[in-house]
Amino acid sequence: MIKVVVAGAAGRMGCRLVALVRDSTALTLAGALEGSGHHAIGDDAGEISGTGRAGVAITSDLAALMERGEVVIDFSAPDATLEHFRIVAQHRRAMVIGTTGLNPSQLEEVKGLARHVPCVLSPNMSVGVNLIYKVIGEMAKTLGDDYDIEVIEAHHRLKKDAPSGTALKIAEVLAHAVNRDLDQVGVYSRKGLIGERKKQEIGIQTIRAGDIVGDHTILFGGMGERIEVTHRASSRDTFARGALRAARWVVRQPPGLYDMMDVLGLK
Ligand SMILES: NC(=O)C1=CN([C@@H]2O[C@H](COP(=O)(O)OP(=O)(O)OC[C@H]3O[C@@H](n4cnc5c(N)ncnc54)[C@H](OP(=O)(O)O)[C@@H]3O)[C@@H](O)[C@H]2O)C=CC1
Ligand SMILES: O=C(O)C1=N[C@H](C(=O)O)C[C@H](O)C1
Repeated sequence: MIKVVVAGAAGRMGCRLVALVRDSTALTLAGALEGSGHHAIGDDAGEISGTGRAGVAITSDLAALMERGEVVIDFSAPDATLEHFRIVAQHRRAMVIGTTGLNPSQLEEVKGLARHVPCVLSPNMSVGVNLIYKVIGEMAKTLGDDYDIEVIEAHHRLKKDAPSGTALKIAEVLAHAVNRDLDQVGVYSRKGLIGERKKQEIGIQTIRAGDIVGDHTILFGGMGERIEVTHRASSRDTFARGALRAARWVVRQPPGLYDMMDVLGLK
């Protein structure tokens, strides 16, 4: 059994990760982490996840958990994730990062730490979204400059980062496919007398409402037709199952930075 530590264990994703690790025949829950001062510190991780007593108390001391954990699955917040990854790297364990909203210098640090230990970093661990990355590049290349590209994402009202990590990744895949620099052509929402749309623009639009788990649409708009590719997550378990799959995979890999397409064999 692979010994898993869940970081952000009392959060929306953390609770589902704890629940699914407990259901797994390949993984076992070795630890559960929250930030110091969190109201759930000392509580049982299973009770917090709604799945009954697990015998694993939520703690804020990751270094102590590293004695028994082989892989940390982290869906918390950018600063916390970096702090956790430094400890994981010191102890030569493996890491799965689902947290989004990391800034460029945090991403650089993740790359550096992954030179010492294996790490899967992915803004979306669902099979569906990773398959979409594969097909939209081809679509954009084939449709060419006559089709305007817009990415629309919708999430629940409690989400903190925008646009979603997935929308940014989708926009990067599209920009790469059509040889554009996203820093130059990305347009993040519109307002005012902005003039006609430029051909090269890649629009990235954000919606926040209610309890939407996570929707992403790629819209190719032409004259007389449009094509829309949409992924809708209806349960966080799709992300959690992907993260568990990544944990089983990453413990067998040499040091390096990987993503979900590596895990799923889609490259
Ligand atoms: N890659 C993917 O497939 C997916 C990625 N995500 C991403 O995962 C992240 C978490 O999402 P979600 O579960 O909805 O968010 P939540 O806010 O529900 O959960 C995050 C948890 O992490 C906790 N946390 C904050 N700081 C620390 C720390 N220092 N140590 C340990 N835990 C800490 C938070 O505590 P507190 O409440 O006190 O802040 C909270 O309990 C987001 O970045 C989100 O975008 C989400 C779904 C899928
Ligand atoms: O915060 C969320 O909930 C989600 N975040 C991820 C992102 O930012 O891309 C993925 C998913 O859609 C849910």
